[in-house]
Amino acid sequence: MPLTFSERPKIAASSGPDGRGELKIYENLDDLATDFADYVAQLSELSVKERGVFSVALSGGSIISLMRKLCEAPYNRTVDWTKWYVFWADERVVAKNHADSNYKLAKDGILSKVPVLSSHVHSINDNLSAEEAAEGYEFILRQLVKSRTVDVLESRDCPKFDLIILGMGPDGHVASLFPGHPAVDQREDWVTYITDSPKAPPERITFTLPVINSAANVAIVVTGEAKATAVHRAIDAAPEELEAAAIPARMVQPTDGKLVWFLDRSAASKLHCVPFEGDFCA
Ligand SMILES: O=C1O[C@H](COP(=O)(O)O)[C@@H](O)[C@H](O)[C@H]1O
Repeated sequence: MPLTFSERPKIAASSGPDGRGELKIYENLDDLATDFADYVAQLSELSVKERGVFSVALSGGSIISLMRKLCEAPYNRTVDWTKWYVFWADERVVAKNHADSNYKLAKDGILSKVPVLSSHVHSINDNLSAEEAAEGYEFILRQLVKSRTVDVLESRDCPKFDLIILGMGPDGHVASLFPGHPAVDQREDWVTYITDSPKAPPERITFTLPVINSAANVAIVVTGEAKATAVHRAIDAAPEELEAAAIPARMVQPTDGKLVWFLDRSAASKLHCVPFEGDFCA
């Protein structure tokens, strides 16, 4: 009998400090990837049951290889891929076949291996400037919110994705919201652009924090020791002087949705709020 999501061994599973979401910490990348595939598959099933579709926004970087188990049995057969509508929480403004393209990364790593419909995959127009690409992407999103393919918040006009999957850089950036960049403070637009990303390539589009924080579910998936300090600064009780904008991941706090952090032992190694000594807790 395969273990279910909640039964699989973790080093620790707990809720973080107030507003910091749920923490799931794994001994190794394989356990993390297996549980993460379960988590995504379960949310997909729930959304398809409730709404008939599953709207999911991906990021680039390491999360794509950590989603690899979704392309394997049983998920390649059990997930209702034809109901998936795929977006990107951020994208680099490069050609779709460029090595830096988040679309290409997801296509090569996942989308070409499962039967997602190409008409349900919404990537940016790569023939436009960053500003035009952001406007065009927001326009597409507005159409899909109008048709309720992407749900909408009851309280205000803002998309409510079934799931947004974020990675985090060692500087604490999520999507393409970098520490201290004015894009972090953007509250009007759903999608904004930057032309001076501190991490190459410089031109990017990104969901804004209001969109990220309106999702029904947000997963932040982080691995490796190089990100341990950023994980600590994003999750642990903050010293008064720590400005939230200094660590954008700390500003991911879904209003009504659920935030889950998926961490490996190294990424979690500087957390103060999880007292684990290496014993498996479940
Ligand atoms: O540039 C980006 O970086 C972040 C983090 O990437 P990772 O490889 O360190 O996980 C990623 O989440 C974002 O989508 C991407 O554009």
